[in-house]
Amino acid sequence: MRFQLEGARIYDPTSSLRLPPAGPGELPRGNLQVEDGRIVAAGAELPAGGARVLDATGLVLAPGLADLHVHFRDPGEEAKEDLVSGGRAAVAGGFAHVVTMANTRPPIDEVPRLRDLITRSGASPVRIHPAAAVTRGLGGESLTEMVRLAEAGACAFTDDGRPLPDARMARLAMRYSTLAGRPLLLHAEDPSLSAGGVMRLGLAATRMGLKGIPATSEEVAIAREIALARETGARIHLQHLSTARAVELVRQAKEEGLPVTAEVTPHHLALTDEAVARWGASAKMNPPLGTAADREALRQALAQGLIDCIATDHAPHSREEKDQELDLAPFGVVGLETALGVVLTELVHTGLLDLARALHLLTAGPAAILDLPAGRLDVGGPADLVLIDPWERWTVEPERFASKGRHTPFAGAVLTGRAVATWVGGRLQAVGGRPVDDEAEGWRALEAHLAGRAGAGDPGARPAGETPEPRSLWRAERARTPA
Ligand SMILES: NC(=O)N[C@@H](CC(=O)O)C(=O)O
Ligand SMILES: [Zn+2]
Ligand SMILES: [Zn+2]
Repeated sequence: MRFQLEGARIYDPTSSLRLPPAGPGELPRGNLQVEDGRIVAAGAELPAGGARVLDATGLVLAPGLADLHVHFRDPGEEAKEDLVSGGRAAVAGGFAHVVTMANTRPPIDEVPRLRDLITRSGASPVRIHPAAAVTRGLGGESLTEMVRLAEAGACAFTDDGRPLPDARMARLAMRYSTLAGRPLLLHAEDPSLSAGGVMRLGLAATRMGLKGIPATSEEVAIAREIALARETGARIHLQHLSTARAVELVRQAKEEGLPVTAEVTPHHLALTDEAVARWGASAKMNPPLGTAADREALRQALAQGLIDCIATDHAPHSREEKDQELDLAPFGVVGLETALGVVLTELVHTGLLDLARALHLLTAGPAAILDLPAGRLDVGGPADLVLIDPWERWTVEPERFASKGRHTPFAGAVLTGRAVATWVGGRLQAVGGRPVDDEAEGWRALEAHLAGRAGAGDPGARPAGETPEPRSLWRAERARTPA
């Protein structure tokens, strides 16, 4: 199959395609041709030469998105999610790469389990990069064989779902992960402070009569991990940051030059603890949603380039479990199918981030942290692509999710911006936010979708009367570095 995407604005993080900028600092417009799963040519003027042509004017073409933090529950809890359903949710959301957490049942703590997971990942529509556990059985007592797990293909180590139990074990894990040459992904929580808590300790929790988790649970843990990283020199990545002071700790660590990176989730960027009163267990996750001041600090840190990537922490649970009372329901919400829409709606259309910066945080940013083969467009490289309509308005309907998980605090939200199509290795895997089962049918759906917007132009695709286009939307600004 040979096809050519024409007229899209192209986000090319490494400028490998050498497209001339459209205007000063703007995302360039161009054509991109794909054959046999690879990008074969790109240019401002590129003859189709018999390739199947798609008019993508008014849309944005980017490397397929990469998510460093998903829970696919496979093996062991496939009724919640499995490699295929999770992969379908990922491609529907525009993702071509995901890093799966190791807190499955059993956990990914031995080489044969990791090998089995890698073999079975071939059946998933998304590219799966498994992380392996730090401690056996996630028990926090003895380390896994990290060097052998890395050799067998673990891209990182994490006991996510639980923090490492004490500083001694965290320090040892840092020494061995350094030997193994792969970073640690750290869930920062102090259980002596968080135990029994349901949501963030504060006014909202008091009003609801629920036991709170103090912000210090995360802050104490992050301070510990940074101190140990300083001592050991280990590469650490801090997962799901949720408090303003955690952001300050990361800022200091980076100013010191420590090899520390951090992620933030769309829900922590969009919501506050007030959402729990409205959404109940659909807004219950770990770490819990914080205050408006926390949310603002996370947003500013993103805008300043302090936080390295946006990751979903897609954490599906069964309906029965999540429908229990708030204090019994498990922590975790799904996020793969809403992440791009929430980021565009909350962060780009509000003018906080320009589009290129937001896409960096979902592509090249995460790819660099784990050195994933993602987040770039190269002639000769794999055609892992997402075509985005930054102005498509759509309503979040969890019953239509490809994920088996249904719980999200964004249910019913009207979002602006969505993945129109996702290709993984040149294969069309999703159209219009839905996975593709039959590729020929998918192509027909995509052509119909694009024909429906024909003449929409660029950037007139914005519906008349909508919020004015932020001046920065098409700007291709380089990632800002913290002041
Ligand atoms: N985020 C969550 O609330 N839950 C995650 C675990 C985790 O990411 O810590 C899960 O596995 O369900
Ligand atoms: Zn976690
Ligand atoms: Zn997680």
